[in-house]
Amino acid sequence: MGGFCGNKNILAPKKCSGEARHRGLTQNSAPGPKGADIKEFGDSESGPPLIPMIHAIEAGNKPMVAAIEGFALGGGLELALGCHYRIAHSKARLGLPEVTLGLLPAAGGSQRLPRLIGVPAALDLIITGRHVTAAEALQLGIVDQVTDHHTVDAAVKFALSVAGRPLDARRISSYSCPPVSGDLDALFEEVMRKVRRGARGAIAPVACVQAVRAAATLPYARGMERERELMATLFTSGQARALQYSFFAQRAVSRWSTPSGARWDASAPKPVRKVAVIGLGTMGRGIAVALAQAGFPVVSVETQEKQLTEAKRAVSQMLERGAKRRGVAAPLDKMSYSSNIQAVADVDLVIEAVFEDMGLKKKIFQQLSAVCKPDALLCTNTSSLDVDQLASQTRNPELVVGMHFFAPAHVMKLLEVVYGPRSSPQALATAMQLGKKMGKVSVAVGNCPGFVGNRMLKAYVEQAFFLLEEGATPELVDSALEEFGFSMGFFKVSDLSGLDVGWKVRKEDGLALPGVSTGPSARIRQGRRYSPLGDLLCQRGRFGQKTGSGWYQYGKPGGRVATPDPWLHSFLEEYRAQHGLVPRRIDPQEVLERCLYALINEGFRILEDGIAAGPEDIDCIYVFGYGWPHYRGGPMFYAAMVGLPKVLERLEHYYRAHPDVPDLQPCSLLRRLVASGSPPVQKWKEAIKKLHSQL
Ligand SMILES: CCCCCCCCCCCCC/C=C/C(=O)SCCNC(=O)CCNC(=O)[C@H](O)C(C)(C)COP(=O)(O)OP(=O)(O)OC[C@H]1O[C@@H](n2cnc3c(N)ncnc32)[C@H](O)[C@@H]1OP(=O)(O)O
Repeated sequence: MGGFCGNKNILAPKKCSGEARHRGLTQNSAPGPKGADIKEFGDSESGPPLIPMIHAIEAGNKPMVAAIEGFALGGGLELALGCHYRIAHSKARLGLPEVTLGLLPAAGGSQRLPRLIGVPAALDLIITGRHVTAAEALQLGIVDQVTDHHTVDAAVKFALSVAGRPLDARRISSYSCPPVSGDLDALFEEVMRKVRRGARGAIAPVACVQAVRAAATLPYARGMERERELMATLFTSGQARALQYSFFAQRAVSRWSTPSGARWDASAPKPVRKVAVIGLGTMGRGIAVALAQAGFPVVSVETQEKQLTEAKRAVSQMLERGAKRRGVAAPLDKMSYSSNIQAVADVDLVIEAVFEDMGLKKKIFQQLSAVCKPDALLCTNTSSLDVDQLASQTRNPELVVGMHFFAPAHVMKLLEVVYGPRSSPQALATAMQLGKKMGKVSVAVGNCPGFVGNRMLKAYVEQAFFLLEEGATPELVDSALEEFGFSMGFFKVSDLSGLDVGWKVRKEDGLALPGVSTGPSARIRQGRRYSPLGDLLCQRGRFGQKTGSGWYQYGKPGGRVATPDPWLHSFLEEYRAQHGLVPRRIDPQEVLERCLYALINEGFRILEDGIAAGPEDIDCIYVFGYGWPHYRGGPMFYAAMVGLPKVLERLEHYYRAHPDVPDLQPCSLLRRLVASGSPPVQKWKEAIKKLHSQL
């Protein structure tokens, strides 16, 4: 939907038939961006003449019928709301997604939609930015008619049928909002409370509520002034820039490339018709559900009979719940189960999701290699183990890749697709395409311990521990991170997922050694500073929520509400005294800088090593897999916003203070980017290529 010219920020359709123009119809089935061109939002040119144009259309004396095909989003829908009638094709989608870009519908959308469909329904669409189908739009009263036929023909017919009728009652700006049941102020207060809680610092959803409130309480002209004021604040905010960057970053990561020169546009994926999942623990169940929901027949293999019986019930329930939420039939018929690995003989792709144990995984890859079709792709859901070692157990190592899902796998949007040195471009392309079909943001990453996400997280977690040693409390660290926009700080997340998870990894890495958590060498491992605090808690059986205590107290095993724990505070005091550590006052800014800049620094190392192709890849991983606030774009975008010279200066400062912490030593890529003038984040890929070629 569009069909108007002379507006810099809105993309007009390539063709608008003479007849349609003559009759005042608008049509858009042209390919390309829908609504405003997001790339142009950053331009500071004067506002587009969209608002006067919509007013002129609405004030006109000829009936204006919007013919909506494809997408009518943002400015496209606002234009349609200025028309006197709207006809949509049954396949059309409509919405005001501005909030997802850090904005609000500022061409009258926030003022007209509530007047047309009522405050509660308009709030829902504007705050969430969700798209609706033509059928829902009809039900809500956004469109007047839905057609399965040629939309313009239907609109012409419709226009002829209403010709001559008075138009006053069709000008939405002249309406009052339909009355709400109950008290309007109470409704807005309740909505605002919910929005503020959910927004975690995002400003656009709050501004959207304020704009709709203006529609409900002010005359149209004053409401438009308020809409403009609110938009002006959002338009220039860092949040809008971050969200718009993220829109393109999500699309950029699908155009993957590897240091060896493999590329998305030169590698055709193999067809995948049937998939197997090995291991039906928490991850395996989620992966099987996500595959079935994406329409793939799935054979799930679990050798332990008890686990298999439990998993069948759990998977069916997950599928039924998901189907209910989406108003579709549960794809139970897509699932089949077996306790015998021979059941995977006819699948095109296997995802192994057994316990994180290299010995066990190697055995499974040997079995898979013997049982599967020779051209079947063998994928592992490992979160940190060496994909190449697993590939070496198979006949065709080029067909092995990692597919690292995040828990719960049927909910979380992120998928790290890990290519080893021997993975073929076709195997990578196939896993990337499967991820896309499953609705995931799939990011191709190289093979190294922890891949991208967990490798960076290690540096962040280490700083959180060190801060406790130096005088902070879990509450102080968590509140600084939550204030930044994470839904939970590190210590609460750790209690939720279980302290034993990290303990097991540290033991495997040879860090958490029995008997060395006390004594003079307790705080040095493998030649660098180490904090055994997590190990000490685990040794006392404090695994977090499941045992009723961890970094916080939960009242009982399985408790969910974290309360500060006096025992933990005394334990920290004793620990510091025992190790001669003099506690100091730590402020939230130091918490943020130490945790986030250490993580960002590792991100630069990852870019330097070619493990991630660009900052967009890292940012998508953090936004979609690790709860990085979306409106902050991701860690690398955030670093660019803070300013690379400042990040460098602070890392240098902290490294001087903690020379035994190599993670704080600024990475050479960061130094070189600063020396080359700190290019904007969108130019880093190019700059890195250039810097590499100069080495
Ligand atoms: C200084 C103060 C001033 C105050 C001023 C106040 C007054 C202001 C006046 C009001 C101005 C109003 C401006 C209007 C605003 C809007 O319209 S906001 C809404 C913008 N549109 C969107 O948010 C839609 C975004 N697009 C999508 O969600 C999806 O693309 C889709 C439409 C659902 C289609 O999805 P799919 O089929 O999966 O295709 P994609 O891969 O996503 O996209 C294909 C390529 O097109 C590119 N693209 C899509 N939309 C846009 C866009 N709006 N702008 C730019 N580019 C877009 C996308 O990036 C893909 O390109 P490639 O990556 O190159 O393949």
